[in-house]
Amino acid sequence: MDLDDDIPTLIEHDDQALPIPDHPATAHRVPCTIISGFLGAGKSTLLRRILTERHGYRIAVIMNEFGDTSSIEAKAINISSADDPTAEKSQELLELANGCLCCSIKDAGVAAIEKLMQRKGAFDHILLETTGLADPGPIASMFWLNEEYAAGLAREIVLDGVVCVVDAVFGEQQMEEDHSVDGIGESLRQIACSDVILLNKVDLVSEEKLCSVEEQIQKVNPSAPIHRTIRGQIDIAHIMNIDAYAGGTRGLRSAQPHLDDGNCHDHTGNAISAKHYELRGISSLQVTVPIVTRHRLGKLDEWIRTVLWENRIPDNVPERGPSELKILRCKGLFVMESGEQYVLQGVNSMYDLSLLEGDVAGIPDSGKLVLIGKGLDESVRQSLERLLN
Ligand SMILES: Nc1nc2c(ncn2[C@@H]2O[C@H](COP(=O)(O)OP(=O)(O)OP(=O)(O)O)[C@@H](O)[C@H]2O)c(=O)[nH]1
Repeated sequence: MDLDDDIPTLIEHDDQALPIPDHPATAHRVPCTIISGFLGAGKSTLLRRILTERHGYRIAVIMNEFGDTSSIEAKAINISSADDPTAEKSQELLELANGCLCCSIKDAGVAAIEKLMQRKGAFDHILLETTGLADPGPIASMFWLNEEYAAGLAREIVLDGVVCVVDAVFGEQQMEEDHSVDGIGESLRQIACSDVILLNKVDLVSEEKLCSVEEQIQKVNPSAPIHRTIRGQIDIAHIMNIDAYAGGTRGLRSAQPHLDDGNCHDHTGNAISAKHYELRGISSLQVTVPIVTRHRLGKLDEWIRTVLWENRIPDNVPERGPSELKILRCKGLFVMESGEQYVLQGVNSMYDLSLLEGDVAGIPDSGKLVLIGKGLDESVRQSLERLLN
């Protein structure tokens, strides 16, 4: 499924009225975390840990295949039924001692998850493993604000976030190699689209190597926290209920390269208003956004729409090629004169700009915009500066 060429139909915008959040049904929906990562990075190892640990959550783990399940204490459940005799072929299900369910799905996934929920009732959380070569962007879009699913699955499931497992041994090489689609390699797409990065297999490499991989990851995605792991050992609070899409601001308030336990923080300490990183054509642009008026926010919204939907900056820059710009992920936090804060979340061409509600701890004195994608050159930064200053 490739949404790139679809005409986005997400949000109806009106220049006078800013989009107001409207997610009344989200409260009871089951959060879904997408686990991506290149071949062999350690996705299944992470999920197997979650299936065997005592954490008190009833999690449905959806894997591409079970692989070796001998270490998992589980009982197999036959989920075929008279009305759907093919279900047995497309799914296998294991019920684990800790209350989790492990489901192997061989088809596209969504219909199977729906059936799983019908048969087994609701879960506290769903973890969905993608194949090593998958681009999580379209999968995330599917679970997020896609109207196609609004009448069905989207009423029951809400996208919580995208976690990428990166191989500490081969991750750097995988990022450098380019098996590209649209000029963007899979490994870089996965990192670009992630809300949290697990740098796995850190037991196998030197501190120097770890710093080098982390630096590469940050060039592509400076806003996702990086956690170093061995065999997927991570406090699940770092990967579940991160609320990355539903107006959450984690990672935005400090949209700086962020490492939880590494020693290689790459901070200059300077108050830089715009930062630009690049790796194999994928880059990120991080811009400090001053306090905005309602009018300016409307303009910013218009700018984002043009960039995401038309793959161009609104300004007339003749030297730019028509198809150079492509945004994979965007996040933003915009602070209004009134103190209201708006959160921007976007994946591929879909985006949502919504008022931050609930308990807001303090009002920052500026906002931020992070864009990750292709073609984010100087002209994009200048265009934003013209808009914001
Ligand atoms: N030394 C070490 N080995 C690891 C670690 N994590 C995973 N492995 C091993 O790496 C191999 C690949 O791990 P998997 O969990 O199968 O990786 P995957 O991402 O699910 O792989 P695919 O499904 O092929 O994409 C297995 O042999 C794991 O035992 C780690 O932190 N350290």
